[in-house]
Order: sequence, then C-alpha cells, then structure tokens
Amino acid sequence: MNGPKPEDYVIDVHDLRKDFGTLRVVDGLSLRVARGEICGFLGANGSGKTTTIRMLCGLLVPDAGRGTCLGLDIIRDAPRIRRQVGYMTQRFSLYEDLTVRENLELVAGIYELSDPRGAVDAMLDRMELRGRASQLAGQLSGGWKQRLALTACVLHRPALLLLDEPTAGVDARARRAFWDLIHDMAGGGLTVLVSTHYMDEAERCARVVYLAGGRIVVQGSAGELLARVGLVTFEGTGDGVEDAVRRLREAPGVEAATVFGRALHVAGMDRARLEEAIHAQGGGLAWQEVPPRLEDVFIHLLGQEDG
Ligand SMILES: Nc1ncnc2c1ncn2[C@@H]1O[C@H](COP(=O)(O)OP(=O)(O)OP(=O)(O)O)[C@@H](O)[C@H]1O
Repeated sequence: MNGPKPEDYVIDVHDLRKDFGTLRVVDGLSLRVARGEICGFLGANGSGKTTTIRMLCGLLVPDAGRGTCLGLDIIRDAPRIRRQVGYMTQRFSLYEDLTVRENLELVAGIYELSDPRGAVDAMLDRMELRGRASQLAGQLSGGWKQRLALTACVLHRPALLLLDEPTAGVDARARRAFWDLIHDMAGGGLTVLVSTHYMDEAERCARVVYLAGGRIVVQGSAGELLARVGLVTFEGTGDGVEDAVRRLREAPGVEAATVFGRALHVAGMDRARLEEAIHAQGGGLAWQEVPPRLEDVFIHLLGQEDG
C-alpha cells in the first residue's frame, strides 16, 4: 500500500519557530497529520503544545517556518484557516447565562451558516444534547460543558479539529464518551490533533507526538513508543510496597518507581542496574518483569528533561 500523498496531509508544517521575548517556545517543529488521523500531542507543561496549536489555526504568526493547514498557507491564509478549523481551547469559552441552544445558535451566526437553526438541531441530535437544549450552559456539569464546547466547534463541519486539553478535569466516563465521539467523527474523515496529559487518551490516538522544549522528541503509535524508548519495567507485589517505593526511588539505575494500586512499578533503561537495585532493597515483594506502560515511558521522558 502507498503512504499518504502530500495533498492528503491536513497538517503539513515545517521548521516552525516561535519566540516570546527571549524565550524560544517552539523550536523547529515539523509535523504532518494525514486526513482522518487522530494525533495526540503530549509534553510537559510549557513544552509548546498550545503555542503550536495556535500557529496551526491561524491565531499566532510563526517567527519562522512554513506550511499548510487544510491545504491553506498558515501565514498568508490564516483568516481562512480560522474559519475552517474547529478549535477548542482549555477554557470553557461559551456564555454561561445562555442556554445550550442559544449558545449554539450564536456560534452558527458567527459562522454565517445558511440554515443556523437546522444546523443546531442536527448537531443537538448528533451529540445527544437535545434533552439539555433549554438548560443554561452555566448549569451543566463539567462533562456536559465539554460536550457543548465540542459541539460548538464542529457546528460548521470543519475538516480539522484542534483540541487543546479538551477533557481536563472531566470524569473518566465523560472522557470516554467524549473520545467515542471523536473516534466517530474521525471515522467520517475528520482529522484531529488533540493535546492531553492523560495516558488513556494518548492510547486512543493513532499516533502520539511528544514535545519537549518546543521540539518533537519522539513520535509513533503507543506500541512504537514503548518499543523505541526501550524501557525495562519490573513489577513488585506483596506487603511493604510503600517502604520499597521510598527506597527504590533513590536507588541508582531506577528512573521511576511508581505505585499502581497494590503493585510497584520500577522502570529504567539499564536492566542489570535495575535488577541490582531491586535485589539490594530486600523486602518481601515478589518481582516479575512486565511490559512498560505508556505512563512509564512518559515519566521517563519527563525525567530526562529534568536531568
Ligand atoms: N503570549 C505569551 N507571551 C509570553 N509567553 C508565553 C505566551 N504564551 C505562552 N507563553 C509561554 O510559552 C511557553 C509554552 O507555553 P504553551 O502554552 O505553548 O505550553 P503547553 O505545552 O501548551 O503547556 P500546558 O501543558 O501547560 O498547557 C510557556 O513557558 C508559556 O509561559
């Protein structure tokens, strides 16, 4: 099978750079996202995710670099891009004192949709919001607010969705429902770039791009990242997990020691030193090697930035 052709890339940008004063926030970032792909954008706080997303949707002008979004030039055609993408910011930006329907009709008006009422009706059904159409937005729970915000940004049927931590602070069930919707829409050809700090969400992306210091340091599917980083992980179970985690955190060769429920995960790059550390700390835990979790990999990558 042939790979995507250049015209199949909904996002195709090269060497993007952005400085704020003396701070280089995005530093030579190149990214291609194919039509219908769900691409996860990960990285520590301040690694440049929001800034990149804002350059992609025509809200910020890069200091250097070039590229296209939806086939439009990110610098020259920024106003057209702004009208054609769906962009959901970290903050709820709708009117709390308007109803769900009023908010959506307002957005439909801004996009000058030819049949605003029809578009809102169709989307209320599609997003299962009809039952809440007359409720004030400010009275919705966090999960429903996110759903309303997502509805508002897909009302004009964009071909590209840029979502900046869309589910921050939302419970697991609402997040799952939100992601089911995203997958549904991607199945219909919508392309999605979504920043997140949640590992379960990263696992639902076809590809994960990990940023540090405004650069992409690693990218691939969750499985590829696990293989590429080459982390070794052991799991200890039994009594004394809390004591063991304290001892192991300080031990040489241990990059991360994390308790997951009643099990202790210890991860590192050097198998021999890791085994030595586990052996040296004694205790009554039963140890076995386990496949690393994506979370282990990201903790490892975050640790590298600190070091
Ligand atoms: N308008 C601005 N003026 C000055 N500095 C800014 C501006 N916008 C962002 N920054 C700085 O740029 C850096 C990158 O910010 P950005 O919001 O892109 O990161 P992020 O990866 O989205 O972080 P988070 O995960 O916390 O949302 C931060 O240090 C931030 O303080």
